Amino acid sequence: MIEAKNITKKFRQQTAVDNISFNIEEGENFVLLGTSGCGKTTTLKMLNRLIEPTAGSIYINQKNIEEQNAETLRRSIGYVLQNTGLFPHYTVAENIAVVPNLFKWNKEKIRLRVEELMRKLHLSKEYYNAYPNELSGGQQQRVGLARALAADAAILLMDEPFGALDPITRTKVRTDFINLEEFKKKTIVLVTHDVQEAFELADRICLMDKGKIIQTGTPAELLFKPVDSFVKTFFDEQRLQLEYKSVTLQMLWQFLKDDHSNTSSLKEISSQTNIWQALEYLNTNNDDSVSTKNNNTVKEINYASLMHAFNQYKKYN
Ligand SMILES: Nc1ncnc2c1ncn2[C@@H]1O[C@H](COP(=O)(O)OP(=O)(O)OP(=O)(O)O)[C@@H](O)[C@H]1O
Repeated sequence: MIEAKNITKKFRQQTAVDNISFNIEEGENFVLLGTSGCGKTTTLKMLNRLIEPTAGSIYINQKNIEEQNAETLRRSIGYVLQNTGLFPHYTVAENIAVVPNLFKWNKEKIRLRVEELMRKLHLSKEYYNAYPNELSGGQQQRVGLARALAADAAILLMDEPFGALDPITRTKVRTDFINLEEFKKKTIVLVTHDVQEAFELADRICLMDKGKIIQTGTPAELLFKPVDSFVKTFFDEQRLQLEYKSVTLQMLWQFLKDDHSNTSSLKEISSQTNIWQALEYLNTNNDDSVSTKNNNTVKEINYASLMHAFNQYKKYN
């Protein structure tokens, strides 16, 4: 759906993005990760022509974006800015309605869409006519997300969308966002320097350093098959937690013991659950065991079987 071919961006003598290429599939969550200044935002902004590449081409649905009108292109792609970028003199409803207004939707359709998104993003109706400075940082971020989703674009670009928030609010807004049906169906390119966030949101992570892509892959590939010591070291500090977040029960299947005891009385969790979530589930529900199903086979999961399977998985990856 999105293809970047050998794109480079130079600002005077400085090369911010250095001959990178990637492909993003429809419906994929693609996360640009890396330390400050490595070229993530510049890469993102080239996808909607807020920045023009010095060399290389970008194709969306096989069309070279250089040949499209930049305004039209931008309207067809949702964009969440760093620090929300809300218009201070527009109300919440007016901010959310910016793109539908440009598309000249009728007033009733816009009102219904704004109300729907405010409901989905847990923004109370009383803020409909409020101005951004009357809202908390978390609420402003929610308005920024609603604005980017308003016209239901198939592609959403997100630049540190939860960046300016305290850790608790950040987790809350992010969790609400992940649970939206829109999150599941859109093609999303998201910039972050937060490793945990990348692992929660990404189907694939593109790890950058000094304008170059060092490795692109699933979270598990980056952790278990790093291409070099930079990738390995990048995740070392939080390695165990990240490993738990990147490995699902399904990935452990062959290492989970076959259990022929009666699993029918156990609560069932999805085989797409990752180890981190499964441990949290066992902890918070005070259950010793749960069951999980994959292709008509059922296995019992408890702390010991989970750890055993995880250690086996690591041995073979
Ligand atoms: N408009 C500009 N003019 C000159 N240099 C720029 C401009 N925009 C970005 N740069 C430089 O390009 C490099 C990459 O910047 P970019 O914002 O893409 O990095 P980033 O990885 O998104 O960093 P951060 O996480 O801090 O936003 C940096 O060295 C930055 O100073």
